[in-house]
Amino acid sequence: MTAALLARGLMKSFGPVRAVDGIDLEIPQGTFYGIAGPNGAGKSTTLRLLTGLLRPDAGTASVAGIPVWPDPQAAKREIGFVPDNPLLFDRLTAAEMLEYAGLLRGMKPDVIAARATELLSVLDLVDSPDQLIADFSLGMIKRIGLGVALLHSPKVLVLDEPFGALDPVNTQVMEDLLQLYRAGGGTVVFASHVMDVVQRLCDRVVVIGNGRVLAEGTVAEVSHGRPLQDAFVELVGGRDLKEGGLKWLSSSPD
Ligand SMILES: Nc1ncnc2c1ncn2[C@@H]1O[C@H](COP(=O)(O)OP(=O)(O)OP(=O)(O)O)[C@@H](O)[C@H]1O
Repeated sequence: MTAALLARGLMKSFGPVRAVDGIDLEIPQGTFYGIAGPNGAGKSTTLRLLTGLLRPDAGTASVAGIPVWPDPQAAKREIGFVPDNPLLFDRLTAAEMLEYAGLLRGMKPDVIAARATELLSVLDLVDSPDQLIADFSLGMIKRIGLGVALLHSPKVLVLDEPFGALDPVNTQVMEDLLQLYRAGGGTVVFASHVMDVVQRLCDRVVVIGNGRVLAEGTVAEVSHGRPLQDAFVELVGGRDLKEGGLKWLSSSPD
C-alpha cells in the first residue's frame, strides 16, 4: 500500500543550525502517528518539509504517492495541516473563515456551505455565529484551525502540537474529532511533547532528537514495556538538577 507520508533523507539547515539531519519516515495509511522529541528537536521543521511549506536542502517527501516538491499543489490537496498557531483572519467569523478557506482551495460554494455547516456543528462552533476569531479562546482557535484543515477532505491530517495549551475538556474534544477522522479512513500525524497522549492515541511513533530519528516503531516497540515518557527521556537524555544547585529554593526565606 502507498504510504500516506514518505520522507527520504530530508535535510534542512537554518544558517549554522541543522534542524533536520537526514530524516527517513514511512507513515502507513490509516494510522495514528506520533512525532515526539524535545524542544528544538526538529519536529515542526520536519512537518513543514513533509507538507510542502518549506523546501528541503536535500531529500524528498511524498504524500499519498505524490512527490511534494515537483507538484506542491497536487500534494497539498491531499493534506490538511494545523500548525501550532493556525494562521487565521481575525476579523472573520468561523463560518466566514471556512468559506474563505474553501474559496481559496477552489471549492464550489454549495459544497463549502454544506461542509461548513456540518463542521461548525461537530466542532461546537455554532453558538456564537457573529463572534470574530479575534475574540476566540485558544480552544476555539484550535477547533476552527482543524475545520479549515478538514474542509477539503484531505487524506492526511498533519497537526503540530494539537493538544498544547488545551484544557482537559478541549483535549477530549480534539481527541474525539481526530478519532472520528481516522475512523473514516484518514491518516493522522501529529507532533507532541505530551507522551501520555501519544501513548494513548498512536499506533506508531517516531522519536526525533537533533534532527535525527532516534527510534521508530509501534508504541510498544519504542516504549519496551515502560511508560513512553520513560523511554523518551532515556532516548533523548534526561537532565538532572545538579546536586547542591538552587538550594535557596527549598530553604526558608531570609
Ligand atoms: N525559521 C527558522 N530560522 C532559524 N532557525 C530555525 C527556524 N525554524 C527552526 N529553527 C531552528 O531549528 C531547530 C529545530 O526547530 P523546530 O521548531 O523544528 O523544533 P521543534 O522540535 O518543533 O521544537 P519545539 O518542540 O520547541 O516546537 C531549532 O534549533 C530552531 O531554533
